[in-house]
Parts: sequence; C-alpha cells; structure tokens
Amino acid sequence: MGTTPSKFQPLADAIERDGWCVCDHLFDPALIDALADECRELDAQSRLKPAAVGRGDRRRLATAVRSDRTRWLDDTFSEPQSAYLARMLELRDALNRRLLLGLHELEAHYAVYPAGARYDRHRDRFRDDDARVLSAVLYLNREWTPADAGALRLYLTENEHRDILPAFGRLVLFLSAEFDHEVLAPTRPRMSIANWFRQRDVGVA
Ligand SMILES: O=C(O)CCC(=O)C(=O)O
Ligand SMILES: [Fe+2]
Repeated sequence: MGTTPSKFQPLADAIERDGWCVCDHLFDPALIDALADECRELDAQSRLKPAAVGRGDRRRLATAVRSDRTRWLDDTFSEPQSAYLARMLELRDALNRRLLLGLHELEAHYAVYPAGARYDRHRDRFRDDDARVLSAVLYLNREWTPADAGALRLYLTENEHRDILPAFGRLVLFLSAEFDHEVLAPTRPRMSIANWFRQRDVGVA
C-alpha cells in the first residue's frame, strides 16, 4: 500500500468529486497508434462482430439500439494489448487505494462505429448484475474534429449533459451505475476500447 502515483491523482480526485472524468495524457501516443492499427486490421479481417445488448437469456442483437462492431480482448494478448492492460491495472490499483471502489476484474473490447452508427442512451450496469463499477473508454482516432461528430454524450443529470469527442488517446471514466450516456453518430469510422472494471461477484440474485 502506498500513496496514489501522481499521474493518477487528478483522475482519482475527479471521480471522488464528480463521479466521472476525462484524461488526455495517460497513454504513450505510440501505444495508442499500435492499438489503433490493430483495431483497424482486425476490423478489416471481419474479426469485429455486430454488438449485442443485454445478457444471459436477454442477450440479443439490436441494431436499432447500437450499431457498433466489437471484439473482446481476451485469450492471447498482443504486445500492445498487454502494455495497455498493464497500464489499466495500474490505474485500477491506484483508484482502489484512494477510493475503495473494490475494482477487481477488467473486461475490455475494441469497438468500431462506422459512419452513421450509434448507441442509444443507456446505463452500463445490467439490471440483474451489479458487477460493473467503473466504465472507461479509450479513443483511438487521430485528428478527430468536431465535424467528425460521434461524441460520447454523458448525462450528468436528467437535463444536463457533456459531449465528449472521441479524440486520440482520450480516456473517459465514469461510475457505471450512475450515468446515462449515448454515442452520437460519427461521420467517419470511430474506434475505441470500451472497458469495465468489475467488483468481485457479490452473489446478487
Ligand atoms: O464509445 C463510447 O463512447 C461509449 C460506448 C458505450 O457506451 C458502451 O460500449 O457501453
Ligand atoms: Fe455504455
């Protein structure tokens, strides 16, 4: 147990205060480039698949709700994936020391939203499963401008929201149980890694 490394301190402060934060400088740009190349390559090989919604018996394809393509990071990790996940686990440990969130496992998938794709307003915690504690989205898009659209719309209250552009190397964190959000349609392909830090199973019915 030590103090929170200084690079993670502002994130921990913001999550404690607001429940969400945006950080543009946590990752080496060369790593983001490598992840972006890998995501593009996997997608070109049709190894990303239309995303589903819900879980268990309720899991279904729902292109009206979300129209991205995804691929989980699991089994054999490439070099950039290993470097990326190591960094995310450092972040997890720093947040746990500071905020006592009980973050344990990390699940992560690549996502590509083709031009015009979207994901309707939703919350990341499933109705029957409270394992997801903290959502994290890392964006892989070089030179993204407002004209490219595709913002993450994060609802802070019923009537107030922030639109966050999916800029290269940007990481957005928010408490999974607390924030509605949606993905607005981009005008060109939009790449990301969506992540959820999960707490240990606590035997919820
Ligand atoms: O890509 C984003 O900005 C958010 C994606 C999202 O909300 C999700 O996959 O649950
Ligand atoms: Fe989400």
